[in-house]
Amino acid sequence: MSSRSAAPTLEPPVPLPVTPASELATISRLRPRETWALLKPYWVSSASKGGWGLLLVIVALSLGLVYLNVVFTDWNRLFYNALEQRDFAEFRTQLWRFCWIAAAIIIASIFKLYYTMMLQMRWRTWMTEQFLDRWMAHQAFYRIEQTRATDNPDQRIADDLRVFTDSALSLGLGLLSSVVTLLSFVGLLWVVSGPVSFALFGTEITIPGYMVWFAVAYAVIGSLIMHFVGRPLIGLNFQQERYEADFRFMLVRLRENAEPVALYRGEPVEQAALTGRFGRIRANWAQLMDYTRRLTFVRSGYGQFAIIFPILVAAPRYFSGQMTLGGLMQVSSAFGQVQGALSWFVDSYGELVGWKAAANRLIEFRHAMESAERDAAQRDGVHQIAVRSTSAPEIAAHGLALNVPGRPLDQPLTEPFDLRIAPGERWFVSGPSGCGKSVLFRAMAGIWPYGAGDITVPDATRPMFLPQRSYLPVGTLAEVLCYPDGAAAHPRARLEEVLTACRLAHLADVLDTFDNWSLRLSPGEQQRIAFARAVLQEPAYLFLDEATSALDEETEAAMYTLVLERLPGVALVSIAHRSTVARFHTHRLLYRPVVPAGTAGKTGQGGVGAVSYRVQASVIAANPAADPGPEG
Ligand SMILES: Nc1ncnc2c1ncn2[C@@H]1O[C@H](COP(=O)(O)OP(=O)(O)OP(=O)(O)O)[C@@H](O)[C@H]1O
Repeated sequence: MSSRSAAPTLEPPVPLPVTPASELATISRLRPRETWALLKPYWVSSASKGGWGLLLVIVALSLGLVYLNVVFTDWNRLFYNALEQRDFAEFRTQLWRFCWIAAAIIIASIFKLYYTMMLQMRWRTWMTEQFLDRWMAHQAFYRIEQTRATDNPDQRIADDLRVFTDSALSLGLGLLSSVVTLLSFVGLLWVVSGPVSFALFGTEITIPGYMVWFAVAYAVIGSLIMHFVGRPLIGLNFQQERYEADFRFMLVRLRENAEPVALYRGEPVEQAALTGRFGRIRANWAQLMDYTRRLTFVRSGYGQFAIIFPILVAAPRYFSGQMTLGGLMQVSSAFGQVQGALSWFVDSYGELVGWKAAANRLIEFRHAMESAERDAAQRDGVHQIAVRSTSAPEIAAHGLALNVPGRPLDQPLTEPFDLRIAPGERWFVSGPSGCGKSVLFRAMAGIWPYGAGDITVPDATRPMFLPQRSYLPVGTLAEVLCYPDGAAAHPRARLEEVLTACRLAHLADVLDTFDNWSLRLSPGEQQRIAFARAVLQEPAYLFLDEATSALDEETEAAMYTLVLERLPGVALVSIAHRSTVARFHTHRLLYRPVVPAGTAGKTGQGGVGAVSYRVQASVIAANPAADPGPEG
């Protein structure tokens, strides 16, 4: 019998972290100007015409429902009077009246909900498109990941935008009904409460409609206390969203990497990490519970005291004989309506803080995207790599010093170097691991601003980059093959022919099969899919970053031969550790470490004595003697 340990529990191994008060205060800020800047754009955009139309219909339906409720209240009086007076004719009339009032309420409620949902989706669609545009433009999605400028952009686009638009509408419509109710009852309360007079420092003071002022004061004080007690909930909701998204992301990562984790027997580590992430959810939840308890205390106290408060306020007039019991009850009921309408803030506080948290997460996300846009716009070639397109046919780099985030500007990863890659040339890039070979490719692709110098690329050419693990979207194999173009970009016969040429003939029958191909295909097959893409797209410049690392030498040679046959004029730039690849190239780019004097051995990224690299270009075929070889 195996002696397996007891089933793992979700108890965290370390004390649960608690969000510090200072951080909570920062993320709970109200930011009214920026929130307005989030709310406004849709309603002033050209797309908002339909939205305004829907909003008007919804507002009309809401007002209609308030009116129907007033009619219904009146119906109650008439119907029960008819019953009391045993007036059958009136009873029948009121029954018919009930039918149409009820039908009108049902129809108005259904359409109000239906159109509200329609408007929510319109607004959300517009905002999602705006956010997606900005996230994709200037490759902000990539920069944000590189600099870790914000957490879980996916959650902000998928969830926060939904909460933001849905709650903005439901809160706005709730506010509107409260205002309408307030307007309907404030006049009545003013009249029935009458004036109150008292002497202050010998002066007789009279307050007309004094119950209205008491209702206002009661609601204002209640709202202020509510906000004072509940404000940290904005930050806690903010964090809760973040921790939930972190947890979900980790679960998805585990799913995506199920095989390597299973092979490593990494379950305990993964489970500990998941438990830790879940622990943060629990810790934050405990804080949320605490503040919600305080808030509920205030809200319940506020609601309960509101029952007795108008009677207490009106009692002096009642006991002095200025008011009848019926009058007292009427005042109390009108006060309840007015105070209820004024209590929109108190009643909606829970939804308001959730909405504000979503708004703050979106504001933060927008800042991150703006800073990515600024990064893209401000490439001055001094502290950032500037990439320009020119009419010259070659790719050229001038004074290019590659760097990485967090490393001092005056100690870049590579010393400045020049490079010129002409059409048809084939460059073999080699050097120690971590020297910045892939970083060079990223810089040439225009997605790596860290460093200095400038790069010019020929316009109207689309260089193609094949990394070690190419991106395979979830979809049909034809879509995977044609990515980033659509599946219809190439005729079916061509796809089959190219698959066969890339030694993937066995996949020709499943071109229409939908799957997560990155989990289904072997790494070697995935690399051949990448070669098939290159053959299909016929780029003028092809960059291969260890793109054959999963292939045997014979297949690797076959892939290079295929590319050179099918794309005879292509400029090829390959990063590879295997020297067998070198023979397909005409030039070499070699990285050599330059260790600062007196610091040999004390290497560390970005620290004192960090290794820099000197990048040297040489010709392989024309001058083999000058070729220093991979070991230098
Ligand atoms: N986003 C980043 N933030 C900080 N450092 C980074 C980042 N991306 C890369 N680096 C660092 O930059 C250095 C160069 O990375 P790069 O991927 O170019 O190495 P490489 O020469 O391609 O290595 P290998 O041969 O192992 O693939 C490495 O030390 C790496 O850790």
